[in-house]
Amino acid sequence: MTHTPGIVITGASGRMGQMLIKTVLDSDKAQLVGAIERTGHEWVGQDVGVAMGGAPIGVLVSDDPLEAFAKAQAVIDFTAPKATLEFAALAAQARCVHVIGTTGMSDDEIAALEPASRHAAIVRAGNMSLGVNLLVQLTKKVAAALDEDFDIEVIEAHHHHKVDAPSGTALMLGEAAAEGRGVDLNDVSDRGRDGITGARKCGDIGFTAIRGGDIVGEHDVLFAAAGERIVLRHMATDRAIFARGALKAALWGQGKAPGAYDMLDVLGLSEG
Ligand SMILES: NC(=O)C1=CN([C@@H]2O[C@H](COP(=O)(O)OP(=O)(O)OC[C@H]3O[C@@H](n4cnc5c(N)ncnc54)[C@H](OP(=O)(O)O)[C@@H]3O)[C@@H](O)[C@H]2O)C=CC1
Ligand SMILES: O=C(O)C1=N[C@H](C(=O)O)C[C@H](O)C1
Repeated sequence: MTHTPGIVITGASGRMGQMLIKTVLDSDKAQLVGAIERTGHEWVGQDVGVAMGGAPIGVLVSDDPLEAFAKAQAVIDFTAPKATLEFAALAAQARCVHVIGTTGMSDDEIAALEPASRHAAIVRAGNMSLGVNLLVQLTKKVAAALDEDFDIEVIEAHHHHKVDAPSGTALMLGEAAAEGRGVDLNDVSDRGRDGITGARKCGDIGFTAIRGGDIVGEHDVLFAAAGERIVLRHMATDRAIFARGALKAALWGQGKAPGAYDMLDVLGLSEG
């Protein structure tokens, strides 16, 4: 008999929350066993199918994450940094795989996930799509092949609701470029240019964030030298790519030892 993992979605009413719920409901490899919203949210107590404007599916939106996690094998969490830290402690307590798509986490917040990762598998990535994770590896290779005559710039564009910048994806790409070049991103990162900035410093990795309309997510890594430019580009046109990646991570994490993993592990793209 095969076991179908039970999945809880946090931030159920959010853009990604709703996409994740649809993705899990459409899958025959997993079942939706819980949907979480914060206390006081109008969805709490409603059938999640009805709250999303469709037919009832027999899962009520709850504001009690621990109770929901205790009945599940995985939690998929695309919310906000503070909420994600709270969910990590509860998912660890329930020994659930915790898939984290939340971006905008500070270094301290990421470090604070470590105790939870001693009790449960955590898969965290600023972008869960196959295309972006391939682009990460390509970026590392191109950066390793080029010298500092090529200025590296990461340009990202997102919808006007997005609250963090640079995007999690842009930071993944910047990290990959820095790793390819053999430098620490913290030493070369150039963010938020404004005013008399002075000339660009050779070796820096620059970041630019565009916000507007309903752009799902676009990322360019530009390598610009005298006389030529290389652009590596990913364009997301449908949030389903992130939800599919997150579900894949939740399934991949079943039976994995406690620890911190990323989408390169899930997709088999890690290089040793
Ligand atoms: N890794 C990836 O592949 C991707 C990552 N993302 C990231 O996912 C996150 C969510 O994005 P998106 O769905 O567009 O955002 P939304 O604002 O649409 O949804 C966020 C959800 O999280 C809930 N939430 C926020 N704070 C808390 C809290 N403290 N306690 C409980 N629930 C909370 C919100 O509830 P409420 O409305 O009540 O505040 C809302 O339901 C962002 O960080 C985004 O960057 C997005 C796409 C892909
Ligand atoms: O907030 C979003 O929408 C997205 N966030 C992620 C990020 O910060 O990179 C991934 C994707 O680009 C959409």
